[in-house]
Amino acid sequence: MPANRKAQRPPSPSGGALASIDDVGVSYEGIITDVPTRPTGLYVRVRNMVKHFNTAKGLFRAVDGVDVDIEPSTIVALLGPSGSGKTTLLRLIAGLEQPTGGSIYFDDTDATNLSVQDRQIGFVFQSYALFNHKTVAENIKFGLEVRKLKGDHDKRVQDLLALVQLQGLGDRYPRQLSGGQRQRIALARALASNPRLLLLDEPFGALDAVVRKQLRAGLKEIVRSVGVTTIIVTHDQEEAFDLADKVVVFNRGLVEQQGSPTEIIKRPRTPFIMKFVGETNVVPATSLLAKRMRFATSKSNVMFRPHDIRLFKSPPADDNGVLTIGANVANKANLGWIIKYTLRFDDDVECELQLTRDQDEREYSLVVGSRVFVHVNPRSMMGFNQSDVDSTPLV
Ligand SMILES: Nc1ncnc2c1ncn2[C@@H]1O[C@H](COP(=O)(O)OP(=O)(O)OP(=O)(O)O)[C@@H](O)[C@H]1O
Repeated sequence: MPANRKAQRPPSPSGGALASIDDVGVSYEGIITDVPTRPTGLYVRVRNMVKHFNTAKGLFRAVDGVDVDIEPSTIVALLGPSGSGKTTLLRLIAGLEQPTGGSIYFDDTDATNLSVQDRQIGFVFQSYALFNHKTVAENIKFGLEVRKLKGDHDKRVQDLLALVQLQGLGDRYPRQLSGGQRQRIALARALASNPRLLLLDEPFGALDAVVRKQLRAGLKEIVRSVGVTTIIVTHDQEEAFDLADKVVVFNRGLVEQQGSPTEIIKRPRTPFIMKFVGETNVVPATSLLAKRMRFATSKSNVMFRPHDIRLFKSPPADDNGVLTIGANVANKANLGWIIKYTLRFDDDVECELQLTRDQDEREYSLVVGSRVFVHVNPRSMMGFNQSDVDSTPLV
């Protein structure tokens, strides 16, 4: 099918055409309050998506067979190491790349070959991409004009400025705004045409930590009130887990795991996820600790979360399933609210334990050189080989 051919909409179960933004009309009454005509977000389904690039070194498998479901009006974060394929998938969904194979559905429409314009998507990228010679109001209006939308554009601009809490700044030029304000204007422009899908590629990447946090809270509120389905690419785990209803973790062009933030954090399915998300201790499978905890694995290494360590000042009298092994406190690092201990076992293998300062003062207050006893539930341990956690892009 040619790239710019409009996909045919299948009939709805009732026989009529499926409703879209065109059918319900664009609201000029303010996108928060105008509930009856507010379109719900798109349902995006990605099936067996493949994107290979020809490079001097050979075929580069940037996306290598990916299935993702993005429920209407939810926020989905694409997370993963550099080069894992996040941005390529976002660009495929946007129509900025042609897939090597696979399909993308927007609701019940096969959108794989729709042109960028026909996808009716709002974009925000890391580089602000505002027009420096246009005022803030003119920048936002551009989002309306490019879609040739009719109606009271001035009122719409005021509504959008209110939405991103930058009322009164319509006459300024981008150079007269802070980085965070510019990103909010970029968001207002992306939302100007009432898109049903919003794509954000590292939108806060260039901003400092405090501004990022503020913008995150604002973004969450805005996309919830507008109801737009939102996909955000980020390197930042905190950002992904804080913002998203669903986190999709990429590695080497594949999805390692997708699920709610809680699922990903509490039930990591693969060694890669265990290592990539959150803190881990790594010890050899032949170490005294792994053997004493009776953790059996054919893999060469074992990992577990620092907070899965149970610490005793003396061995429990009745060890009734709570097997312990002795270790010396090798180091104590004071990190403000957190105390980080390094524990060294008798085979010189080390692991780290983090406690809150309160917890440490209440229960432990260990001194360097003292002897402690450690238990780690083998069910919270995971065996792995180095290749299982490799994130080098595949060529
Ligand atoms: N046009 C292209 N030609 C060749 N290789 C490409 C092209 N676009 C992307 N790639 C390669 O595909 C891989 C995946 O890139 P992508 O930008 O999707 O990764 P990413 O996960 O978003 O990484 P980052 O977080 O660093 O942006 C990278 O190794 C990149 O070099």
